[in-house]
Amino acid sequence: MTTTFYKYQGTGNDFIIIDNRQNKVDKNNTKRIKEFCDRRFGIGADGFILLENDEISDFKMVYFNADGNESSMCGNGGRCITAFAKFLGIIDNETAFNAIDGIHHAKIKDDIVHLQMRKVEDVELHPNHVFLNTGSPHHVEVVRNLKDYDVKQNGAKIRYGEPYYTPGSNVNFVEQITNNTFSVRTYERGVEDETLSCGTGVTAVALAMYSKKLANENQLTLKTPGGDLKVSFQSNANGYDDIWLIGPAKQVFKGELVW
Ligand SMILES: N[C@@H](CCC[C@H](N)C(=O)O)C(=O)O
Repeated sequence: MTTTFYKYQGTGNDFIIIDNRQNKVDKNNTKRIKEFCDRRFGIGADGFILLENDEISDFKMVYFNADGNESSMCGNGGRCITAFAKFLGIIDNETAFNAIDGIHHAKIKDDIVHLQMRKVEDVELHPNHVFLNTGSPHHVEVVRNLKDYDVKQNGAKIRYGEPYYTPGSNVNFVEQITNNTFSVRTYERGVEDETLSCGTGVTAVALAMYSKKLANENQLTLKTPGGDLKVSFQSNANGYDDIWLIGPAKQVFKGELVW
């Protein structure tokens, strides 16, 4: 069997995306999904995404990590699938779609995708790190000299260690550049490596830096190895809402998967 796929990237976080409205893809074929995401034995991608029909919104996003397992929310993937839905003619410039963490609103303005993220109420401030869930779990740690930091080795140690263990956490290392600009490098669980950018990760970093009072505006710039993203938010008595992840999402090629 063959299936048409598209490859998208959002600030270098890359995804194989398939229009699965006919429900033809075998979602339990973890082995094959992992192979398609492999950069030597397959196409190569950080994640694998299905666009499906949904009863209450424009479409549903089903997200798999590069290890072939279905996982929690992917912010960059959410921006890419919004651009894909527009390409397919399912939406124009605004949408509401369903994902594992609930309904997301999104809009496209001048080729930039704005994705609304779920509310965040719990921000755990620890002496050396912050932990919060922005649709996916994120450990955020401020470090010096981020450019030369060993993200893979230190990220893996934290991801598998106390208190995260098996479910694990994504791990973001951050360095402040100016008042409201931060550099971020992320170790992603399920990819088990550094990726060029992580959408739920930069969202977590923005809220963590504001919670730590290292930033004082409600729109921050997050510089990742794959490009710049913006996160805007409102803080309220219970945490944060009206959170938007803003950045580019591009189609880079099209092909056929052989199952
Ligand atoms: N790349 C993503 C995050 C994808 C999910 C993550 N790897 C996990 O399993 O928690 C993003 O852009 O948010």
